[in-house]
Amino acid sequence: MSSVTFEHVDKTFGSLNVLQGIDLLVEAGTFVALVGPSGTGKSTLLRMVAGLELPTSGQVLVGGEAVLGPDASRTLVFQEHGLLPWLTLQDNVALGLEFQGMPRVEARGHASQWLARVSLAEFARYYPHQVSGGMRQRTALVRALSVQPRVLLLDEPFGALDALTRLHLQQELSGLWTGGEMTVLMVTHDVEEALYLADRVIVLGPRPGRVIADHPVPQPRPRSRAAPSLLELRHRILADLGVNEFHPPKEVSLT
Ligand SMILES: Nc1ncnc2c1ncn2[C@@H]1O[C@H](COP(=O)(O)OP(=O)(O)OP(=O)(O)O)[C@@H](O)[C@H]1O
Repeated sequence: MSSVTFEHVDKTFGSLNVLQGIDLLVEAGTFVALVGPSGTGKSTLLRMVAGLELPTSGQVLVGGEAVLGPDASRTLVFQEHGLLPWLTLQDNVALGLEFQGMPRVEARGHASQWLARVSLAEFARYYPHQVSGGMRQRTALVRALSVQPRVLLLDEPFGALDALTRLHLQQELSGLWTGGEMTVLMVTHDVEEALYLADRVIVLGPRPGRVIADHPVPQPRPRSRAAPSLLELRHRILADLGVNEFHPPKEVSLT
């Protein structure tokens, strides 16, 4: 596991100023969620940690070292599962381990164990098109976790799933990630998801994206989604995002 540091990071694409003056330290072994309006550069921040984009100025450091390109120790999981359609779920998971040099038979054994942890043991020999969207995303998640990256980057990982499947996967991720062993940065539009999973929620303001709030989540795990302190924090984060849930309803005359 490694810390992730953004030092005075600016990012522009042509004339578009996407991120400005990002200074952020994500401590090693913590789970941090990034929320903010569409187009504020959240995915761009993750892509810079993954080494897929470079800052226009400033730098991104992982474990104290500047990120200059992609590396297997930093894994990105997208909304689209990204599984290879011609490989079974087991072989999709095993592939990452094989890339790390693990012999094929051993990698397939590990892959089976990981799939069993997300209740997919009996689907190990299925191809991605033969399973549901939730099952594909579960597979993508364990594929990323199985290689034990130092930093796991989650970009709206459950964004394409129905609400119920999404809740199940959040619960599974919360069970798989017990803290300490890897640093996680997750982009989400779902404030409840952020509060259920993260140690800290960072709020980005409208473009050019800047950090406008940084909320620690003071709740031990496993969490209750209905904990009053989380509900209160949810209201505060929504207020940061310009959503006032307590806006009084207009008076309606019944006469
Ligand atoms: N490679 C690129 N080339 C040009 N512009 C880009 C590139 N990548 C991102 N952008 C622009 O940067 C801005 C921020 O994009 P980004 O995907 O980081 O935002 P986001 O906060 O993740 O948005 P959303 O919540 O809608 O996914 C957008 O206006 C986008 O068009």
